[in-house]
Amino acid sequence: MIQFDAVHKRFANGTTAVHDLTLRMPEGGVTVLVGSSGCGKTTTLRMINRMVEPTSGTIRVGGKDVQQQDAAELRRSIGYVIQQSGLFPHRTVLDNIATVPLLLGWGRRKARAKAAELLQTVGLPAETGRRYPHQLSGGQQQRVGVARALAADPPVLLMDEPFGAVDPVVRNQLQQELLRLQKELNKTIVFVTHDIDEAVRLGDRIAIFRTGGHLVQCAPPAEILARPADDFVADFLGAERGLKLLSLRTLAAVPQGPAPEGGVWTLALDEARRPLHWAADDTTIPVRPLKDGDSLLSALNESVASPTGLVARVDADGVLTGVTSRDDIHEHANRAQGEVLAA
Ligand SMILES: Nc1ncnc2c1ncn2[C@@H]1O[C@H](COP(=O)(O)OP(=O)(O)OP(=O)(O)O)[C@@H](O)[C@H]1O
Repeated sequence: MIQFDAVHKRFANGTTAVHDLTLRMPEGGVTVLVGSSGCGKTTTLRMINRMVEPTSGTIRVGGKDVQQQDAAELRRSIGYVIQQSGLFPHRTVLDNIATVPLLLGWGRRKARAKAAELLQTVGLPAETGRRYPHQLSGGQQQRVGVARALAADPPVLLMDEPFGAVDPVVRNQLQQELLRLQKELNKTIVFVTHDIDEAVRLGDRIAIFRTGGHLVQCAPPAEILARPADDFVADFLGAERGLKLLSLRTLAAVPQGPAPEGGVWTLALDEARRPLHWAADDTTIPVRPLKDGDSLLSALNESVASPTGLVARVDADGVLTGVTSRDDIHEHANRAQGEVLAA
């Protein structure tokens, strides 16, 4: 657990970056800090590893006051990933990843072996270890940044807009990878972003800040989306707040029935009963079959795109299990909304 108690940060030029912040960041969870530019997210993050010192208040990591610890030692025990990866340009990828283990006195062989293992963990081929950072794409560099932060197996990971500089497709992949890694590693992660969709996707809790370093609301994504604390939060979440809430719910509990037969549109299947397309006379329309783990938002989208309003459902092998109607999806979406509001 990371615990902020009445933390205040005023820089020498008089700017108050963080104002009376009291916040708990649960162990093994991802806490995302969001808010408009200059609202104090990075300052908050950097006070955890003492790259910035608070003016007053206390910050504890795992129950220990960070002010009472040696700053260099503290930093080596906390992983840190930034937007431009921050890799050393004249060191190979493997040596970049091995930086902290070497500082901790692991010895070159052990540090490199760990680095090679981490390359695989973050989804990079072994040969990239011999390259230099400029010989990698932006997305690959960010993966190396994550591997480097994980090298000494720190319980806490600070991530400051780590995926801010890559294109949306790569960003999406990196987010999925982080979620996969987090399931295995269970780190306490503090993640800064401008992007509310990224926050909703990655966060167990989202902390929303307003200019002047004021924390406005901190809660799980579903609660923030269903019950924004005030107009500022509602505006920040944007006009698609309701749809974002649907992105957090899966299709699993929505009923399905048999595919229609004999109507204008039929669902064409291959010999293994995998959906091919919707077909009517000489017209076909693409179908995007969904699995139980897909979101209600994807289901709603697919039902609108489908000529029948029906969503084709498949199992893990892509074989048809049934279809779900737009009405059933709507009803389930309303129920989900009601549950969050009643909680
Ligand atoms: N070293 C510094 N000296 C003086 N003012 C600073 C310093 N670092 C940050 N600030 C100011 O403190 C406020 C908060 O900055 P911070 O970088 O924490 O915000 P942020 O929410 O992370 O912004 P962004 O999203 O743009 O990165 C801003 O007004 C910024 O200009």
